[in-house]
Amino acid sequence: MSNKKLVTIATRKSLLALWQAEHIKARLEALHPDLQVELLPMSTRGDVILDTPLAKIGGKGLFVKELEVAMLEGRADIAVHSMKDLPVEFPPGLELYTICEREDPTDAFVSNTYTNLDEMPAGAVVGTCSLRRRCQVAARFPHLKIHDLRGNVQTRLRKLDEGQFDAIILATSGLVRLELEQRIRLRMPPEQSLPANGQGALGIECRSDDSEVKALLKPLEDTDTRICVLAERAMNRRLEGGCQVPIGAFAQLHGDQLHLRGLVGSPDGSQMVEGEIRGAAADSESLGTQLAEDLLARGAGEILQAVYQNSEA
Ligand SMILES: NCc1[nH]cc(CCC(=O)O)c1CC(=O)O
Repeated sequence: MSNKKLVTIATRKSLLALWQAEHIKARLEALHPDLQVELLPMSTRGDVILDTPLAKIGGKGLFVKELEVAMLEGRADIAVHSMKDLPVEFPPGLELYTICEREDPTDAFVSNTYTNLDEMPAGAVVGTCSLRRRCQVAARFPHLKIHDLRGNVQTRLRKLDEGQFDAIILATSGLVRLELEQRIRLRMPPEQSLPANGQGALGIECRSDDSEVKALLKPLEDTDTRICVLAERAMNRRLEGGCQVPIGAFAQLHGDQLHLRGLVGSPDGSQMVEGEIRGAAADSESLGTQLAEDLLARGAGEILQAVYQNSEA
């Protein structure tokens, strides 16, 4: 009989989600020898609806609701999330307690033919399901075609290999975690593809009143990542952006100075508002809000309004 303390992680069943949950399980068990961590794999609505562009099924919390119910009902204690998929608000009783060290935040260019978007000829087809990636490719490479690409990382790579696309764009971090790094032709610089808020970072959600679990999670916290991700999320929140929006937000720390870049665009690339701000890391959230206000003053609100109206149709 073992009387180890048990912590249960609610997780989606995709390979990436399972990898992320296993990763946190391994880190927690290494930190706390008396702890046993189990996974509770679950399906979410976002995993079930596979054939509709995500923007059309109204993405807020699409991949997290079932996990949150499991925590509230006590069937699980924590959930491990990709920060970029997380809604801004949490249900009463739950909170985002830990933000872990960020993996490479860039987007990855993946192709069996080309090494870079610059090389692709007119009419070549790029696959992505993200409005943010679509808008940036369309604005910077107007001669390329962009087609929707959904599914988990393995499905997307299979569709590329079957020849449905000449290139696809995925998060670098997801490919690295799944040991698919060799598929990456280029880690795209932020000037070419500004990442989504939170991209590459994992967050851990738990019950607000669970001080025992919080004590176990505490050593997983990464302060620098938190500062950057909070700036990015504050920008998104001020823009009232959900998780499926043509918004890029990317912060970097240089000592105690934060550099935050932001972008809002129309999915067809015809309009794009870009901006940046620098300031003290201690003011990260306020820098995010200020940059959002700068973008709004330059037309970002009208662009987003048009996107939301289209996705309700
Ligand atoms: N939108 C899906 C999603 N959510 C999180 C990741 C992995 C990257 C991360 O940890 O931010 C991905 C895959 C992708 O965008 O290619």
